[in-house]
Amino acid sequence: MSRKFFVGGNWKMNGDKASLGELIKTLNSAKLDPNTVEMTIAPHTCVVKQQQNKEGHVSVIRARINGWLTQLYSEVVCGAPSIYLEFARTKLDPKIGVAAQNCYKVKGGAFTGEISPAMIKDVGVHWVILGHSERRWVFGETDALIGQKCAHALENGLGVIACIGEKLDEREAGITEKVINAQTKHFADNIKDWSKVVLAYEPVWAIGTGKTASPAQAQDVHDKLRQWVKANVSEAVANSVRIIYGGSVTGGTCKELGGMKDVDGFLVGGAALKPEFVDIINAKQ
Ligand SMILES: O=C(CO)COP(=O)(O)O
Repeated sequence: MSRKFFVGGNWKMNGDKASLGELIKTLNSAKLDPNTVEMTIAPHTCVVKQQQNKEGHVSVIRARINGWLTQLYSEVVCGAPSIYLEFARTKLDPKIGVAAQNCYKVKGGAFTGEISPAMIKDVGVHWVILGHSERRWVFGETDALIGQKCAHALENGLGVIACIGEKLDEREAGITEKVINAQTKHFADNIKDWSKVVLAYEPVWAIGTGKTASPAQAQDVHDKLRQWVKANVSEAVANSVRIIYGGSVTGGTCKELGGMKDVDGFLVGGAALKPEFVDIINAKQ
């Protein structure tokens, strides 16, 4: 089954209107393979590579139904600090999505400092990142709380980028799979509709350290995750859910990682603030 490549940029607590505005200009003007169009000729999705001659006539140079070319377009979503969500949504080209980096588990009330999915949607934003390791390990969010947030976000129509990942001592102790499965179960128990969920495997030891997981390490965990989803959710969900990798992804490492069978995209931190993010978006072309 073909899964649309998904590239998330997590800006974390970085930038200001000036620098994010510059980044947004770069993203809006980036060449995201404009010659490729996707059209639906029921019941198939057909991807067509076209070329235009000097007279403006368009001809099809390559086309394929449900095959390799369907990967040419990536879904791109930028995770902005909450104070800049509306700024990002207003300035970014509509073909690029925006995500909040967190949200709370209820619609509203006396929860100083929090934002709700209803507020996120109110400013035109449709995604939220939940369970990021910085929320878990800097701010002490538990699996249970993250699960409740996930259920509430989905019920309120947001897409969820659900983050999981082991710490270095857990990898060294050989319990990566156990840790990842337990974190995924807390999400899964709170997900009714998987079509709006992207699973992000982000090994904590690879985040912001410059130590990317090797393509083989990433593939190994992604494969095991897909098997877990198959056994505990369904085969259909296992085949369709995007499992993306995060942790020191750069323009230099993205192609090899993105070539792995079960790596369906990335969640990018540092490099998402630089023009090389465009190379990462296009890693699959
Ligand atoms: O945490 C990350 C994305 O959510 C990854 O961050 P880096 O790409 O900076 O390692």
